[in-house]
Amino acid sequence: MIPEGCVAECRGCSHREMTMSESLLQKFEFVRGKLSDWADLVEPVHSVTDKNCWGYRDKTTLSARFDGVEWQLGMWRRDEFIPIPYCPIHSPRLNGLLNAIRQAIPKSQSFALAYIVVSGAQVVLVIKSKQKPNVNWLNCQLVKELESFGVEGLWYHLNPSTGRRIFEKSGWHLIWGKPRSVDYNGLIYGPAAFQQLIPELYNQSLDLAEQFLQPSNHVAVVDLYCGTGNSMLRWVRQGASVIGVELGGEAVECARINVPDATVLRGACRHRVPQVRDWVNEKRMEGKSVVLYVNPPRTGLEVEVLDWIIAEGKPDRIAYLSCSPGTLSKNISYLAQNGYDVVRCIPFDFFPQTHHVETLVLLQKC
Ligand SMILES: C[S@@+](CC[C@H](N)C(=O)[O-])C[C@H]1O[C@@H](n2cnc3c(N)ncnc32)[C@H](O)[C@@H]1O
Repeated sequence: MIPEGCVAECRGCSHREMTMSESLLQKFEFVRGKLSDWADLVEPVHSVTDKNCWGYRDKTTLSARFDGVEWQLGMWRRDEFIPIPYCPIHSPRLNGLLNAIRQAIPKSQSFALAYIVVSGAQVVLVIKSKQKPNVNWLNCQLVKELESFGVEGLWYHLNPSTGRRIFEKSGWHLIWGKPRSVDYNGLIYGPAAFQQLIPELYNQSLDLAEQFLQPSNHVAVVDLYCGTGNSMLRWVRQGASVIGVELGGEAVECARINVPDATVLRGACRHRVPQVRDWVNEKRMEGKSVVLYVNPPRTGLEVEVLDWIIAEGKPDRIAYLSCSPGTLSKNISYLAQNGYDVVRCIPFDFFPQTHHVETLVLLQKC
């Protein structure tokens, strides 16, 4: 039995017909299988209570399609569009907000809506056109409704070639409200920045990383793939010297405001290895020990980063938060063959009902 309201054809939540215990057991076994060399170190999955395992998503990206009468939001599966008028893992706010926007936008194919992206209080209408649509549809009543759903910024993002890549660097137009909002940890974010979904679990993972890395004024922390700075803020608060690297321009801009005491470099980590190397050498000269926190996308650590870690960086401790047990396994095997011991493997259920599982691995220099 699929949950009430759930669209049968949607494949987003492959665990939706399992109990929470079944789902967590499957995730645990999956991580143990991928990290088979350290299977005995894999701890039970940290999760939320049964009550909080639905309605937890406050951000989403849905495709849009005009069916000749109205706009539908949902997902494409090959050439078939699957409308998702309501999703039980979305928060009630998110479901209500999506429906309000869907009904308010012009009922015409020429509006060219390709996606709606909701990131907390920021909402983006991705328009597959070079032409900015007018905003006549955005009346006072709708603005009041958006405010009641906690929306603080509404954007057009013009992306004529949008496909798999939803956002381009240019084409951003704020059509109502303010461009930045503040997240659950008090950090500024924008419409494109990455954010974890379940604050209590994410903060638990950061607590464990912090306990292990022991940031202090004797320590220098390298924080790679640092996003808007949630982790860096912790290290700085403990007195550590911090350098972060992040690819997303908007996230870098926010991180620099959120953690003014950290050095934040913009670019791909593999391209910033030389600057990170110089910074680390300088901190070592000041007598600080070096530790590393990494939270890469599912592609894992870039080879240049791995090579820097083992050849020169040589951090005393590494906390690696990963959303892909497959790339995590490859990366930690390489580190284990080159001077690191895996100390703990802690899976987190950041995405209940789905097959996704996040894992924090703690490594110590042998
Ligand atoms: C899983 S998110 C983690 C963000 C942050 N640590 C947090 O918890 O909010 C991965 C981040 O890496 C960034 N990113 C992706 N590829 C990158 C690369 N090659 N170099 C640096 N950052 C990258 C993304 O923009 C994203 O912010």
